[in-house]
Amino acid sequence: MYQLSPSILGADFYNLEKQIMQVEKAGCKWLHVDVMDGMFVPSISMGMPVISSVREHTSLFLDVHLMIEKPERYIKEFAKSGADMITVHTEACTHLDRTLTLIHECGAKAGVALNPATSLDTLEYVLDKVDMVLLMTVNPGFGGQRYIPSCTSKIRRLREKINSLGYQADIEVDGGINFDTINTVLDAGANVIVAGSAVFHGDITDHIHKFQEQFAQYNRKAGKKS
Ligand SMILES: O=C(CO)[C@@H](O)[C@H](O)COP(=O)(O)O
Ligand SMILES: [Fe+2]
Repeated sequence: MYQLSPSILGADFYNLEKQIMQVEKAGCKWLHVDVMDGMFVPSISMGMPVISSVREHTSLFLDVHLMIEKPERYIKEFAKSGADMITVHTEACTHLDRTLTLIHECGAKAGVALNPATSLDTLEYVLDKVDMVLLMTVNPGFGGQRYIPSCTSKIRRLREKINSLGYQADIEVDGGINFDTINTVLDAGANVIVAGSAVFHGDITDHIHKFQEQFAQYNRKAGKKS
């Protein structure tokens, strides 16, 4: 099942309400929220207050990407604020297994994110307990960067691994996904697509519909109904 997860980091924060409503109306089910602490990544973005405000007004699945050091300190608060999926970076967690368990205990789905230079081997002992793996396809910290081509083989290898083990984990890709790179990541096996600039810069509805058309094509190819 393909999902588009529009990243509000690319949105116009002055018009956030209007833009989230457009995302919902265009048929999206997910919304990606980038949390940055100025330590794990150079930039600072948003946190719990934004998530709770958005939660009050939307039923979109809130896909929260924590780019923060020692995320275990804040899991309960993010779950309480309304996150549906909480994704932590393996590079930021000393006790990754414990953090994933904590996310599940808080009632959220658990994701693990990997920077472009981080090996898939770091997933070896947690893959059975993650709902999603987020493969960064740019170095995290900013929207509007270019897709790093070496990530394509990484997506493919992860898809093969998940399939061969019979796991159900989603593969989300994040960074530089637009209409030039979407086919590459879908071909490689990603099924959750984050897009910030490619959704929010320009005509939001039109951009979302274009992504959905791509998903429909891939569903047709796979002989499934979109
Ligand atoms: O996590 C991040 C950046 O660190 C992303 O979610 C960006 O928000 C994606 O933006 P685009 O590359 O699609 O503009
Ligand atoms: Fe993100």
